[in-house]
Amino acid sequence: MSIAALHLVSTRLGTTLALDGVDFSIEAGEFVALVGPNGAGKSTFLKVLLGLIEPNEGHAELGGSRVETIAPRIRGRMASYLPQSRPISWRLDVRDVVALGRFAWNGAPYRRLNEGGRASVDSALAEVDAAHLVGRDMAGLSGGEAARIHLARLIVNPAPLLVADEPASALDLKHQYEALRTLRREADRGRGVLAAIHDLESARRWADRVVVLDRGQVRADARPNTALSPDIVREVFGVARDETGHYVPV
Ligand SMILES: Nc1ncnc2c1ncn2[C@@H]1O[C@H](COP(=O)(O)OP(=O)(O)OP(=O)(O)O)[C@@H](O)[C@H]1O
Repeated sequence: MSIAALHLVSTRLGTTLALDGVDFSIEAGEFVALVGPNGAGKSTFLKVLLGLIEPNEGHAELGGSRVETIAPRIRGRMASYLPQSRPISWRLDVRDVVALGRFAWNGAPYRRLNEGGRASVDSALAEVDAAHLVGRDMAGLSGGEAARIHLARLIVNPAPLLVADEPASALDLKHQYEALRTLRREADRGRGVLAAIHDLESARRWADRVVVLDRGQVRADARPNTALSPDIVREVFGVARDETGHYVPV
């Protein structure tokens, strides 16, 4: 059974048809990369799936139930979400930011978690190479350090589905690799992972399946090498590989 799905979803935002007849589902243990040019509808896709935007047509499901019928706290236990925009504008220790990922389960800051809760926060911080940032104020971190704390916040939630909007943005090459490897590992442990990713080669390398969105429509939904064929990449992204293997505009 799918752990999340969109059924013929269309969504209008202002004058834009951000999603246009989208069908999608994801299974436990699958890592699905969602790719598409700027404005293709990726963030909208993720938000509709999580019930954060109500579609004009069609519906979203989590765990087989229509998402709008699921109480927010229960939704928070069914899916963990890393949004594209992650403002934290108050003083907060990095452990408390990560503990927010367990809010739907524990509803408490780090110091009020039980031993198991604290251990899971600390192990998520270690997983993203951020154990050395414990005790730091979130507001004082670099962009890439903060991005890793948010990734820890995503994975510390034991929900069966992880939804990440550009999890590798702001990260240096080593940490990009490690962030995607972390998501791969979570899928291998049995969670569903859905991540909007700009880097096509990362999508190809780490995902089981790639969904290509183009102006709100699913252009491809297949194994990475099929979904990211040279023809599709050229038509959707307007790029092709040059003789050195780099993507260049066509
Ligand atoms: N609140 C809004 N009001 C009007 N239009 C919106 C709104 N939010 C998004 N849009 C439009 O909907 C389309 C899809 O936006 P969305 O953020 O889903 O794209 P995206 O694929 O995530 O883009 P990016 O790669 O740039 O993050 C875009 O054309 C965008 O301008």
